[in-house]
Amino acid sequence: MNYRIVTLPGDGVGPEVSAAAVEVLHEIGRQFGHQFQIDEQLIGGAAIDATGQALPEASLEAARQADAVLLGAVGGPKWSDPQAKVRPEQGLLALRAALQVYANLRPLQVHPALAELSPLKNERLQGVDILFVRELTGGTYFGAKQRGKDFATDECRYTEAEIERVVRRAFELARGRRRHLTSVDKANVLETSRLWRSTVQRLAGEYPDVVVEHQLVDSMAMLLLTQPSRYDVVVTENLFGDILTDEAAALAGSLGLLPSASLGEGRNALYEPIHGSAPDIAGQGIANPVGTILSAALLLRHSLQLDAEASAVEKAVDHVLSKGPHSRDIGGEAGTDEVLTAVLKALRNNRH
Ligand SMILES: NC(=O)C1=CN([C@@H]2O[C@H](COP(=O)(O)OP(=O)(O)OC[C@H]3O[C@@H](n4cnc5c(N)ncnc54)[C@H](O)[C@@H]3O)[C@@H](O)[C@H]2O)C=CC1
Ligand SMILES: CC(C)CC(=O)C(=O)O
Ligand SMILES: [Mg+2]
Repeated sequence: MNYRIVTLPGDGVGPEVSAAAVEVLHEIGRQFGHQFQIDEQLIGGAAIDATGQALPEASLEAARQADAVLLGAVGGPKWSDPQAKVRPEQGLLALRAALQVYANLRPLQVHPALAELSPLKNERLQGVDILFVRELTGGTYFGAKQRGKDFATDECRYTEAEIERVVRRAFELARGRRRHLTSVDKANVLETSRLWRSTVQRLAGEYPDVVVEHQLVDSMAMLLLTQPSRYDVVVTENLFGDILTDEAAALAGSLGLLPSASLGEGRNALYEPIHGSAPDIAGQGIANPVGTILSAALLLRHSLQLDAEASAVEKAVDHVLSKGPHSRDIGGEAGTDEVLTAVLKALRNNRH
């Protein structure tokens, strides 16, 4: 089959890790007889420099037409002036909103070979297997913003329909897993969280086979570190999900390991690692490409329905995490290219 993939490399390490993921897609194409036609488009700071806009119309149009979209990361000090009129992150938010990819799936497992990298004791990491479902197109990131002379506001707004669609996804996903759903909110303080909680409670009646638990976000931040293996599917709003998943990445050993799939209705989807543009290591060829390569695996599975191909990528990554080489963020010395080469080799050795 022929597939058209739009890549949005973006800024910092974004181009480095997305180039690695594209190589993996081409290797999968060779092995399984597919053609992946790559259409690289601008987003973020790179797009601002070239066009003045963080998400040029051409990039959005290409993303809409593509079979799937793979993004690197956006942002960096060059575009971070608080007075800046246009910011790279606006491009990513605009893309998520335009595609209405409201359910951001962030799976987290702890690879046994990396357990010692975690700040937690090894025994606490046994059996950790969490699927975060982060609401991605509502809440504080998209609310009205106001800046006065000596004040600023960011509105947090959710409609019941916005909550319902993402919570339903989370219930459905829990049904395919261990049938346990933790909903995270701040219902003791926030009105949006009270609407969130009552919506979850109403929907729970339709999913009697799923055990539902509610946690306040502050205690959830603690519980993720003290009892991480207790959680199966965790659903939460945009801002809480952003913060909790970076925290949870520490359990796995590095932010550079975690992939994500952002899903909307129908074909609308976007795949990206959960990390940012990592300006502190950009341009050095040392970024960990695993989070982006695993995002490409999610792309194969969710957008192209290529399950065997996705599993082949995951198996190859698993092999490299077991045997090395490891990039620096996970205690090794390998550069991005060495990790990529090892993943490609593992793919070839596991031919289907
Ligand atoms: N989806 C996106 O495009 C995101 C963009 N950002 C943007 O990225 C820029 C930098 O933000 P930070 O707070 O520094 O977060 P970050 O996620 O870029 O980096 C945090 C830490 O993790 C490390 N790290 C991240 N990815 C890595 C990888 N693949 N391999 C090895 N180490 C890795 C970095 O070196 C850094 O020490 C900001 O402009 C921010 O707005 C932040 C998060 C998400
Ligand atoms: C808009 C992004 C920079 C937010 C973020 O950190 C993320 O999506 O993980
Ligand atoms: Mg984040």
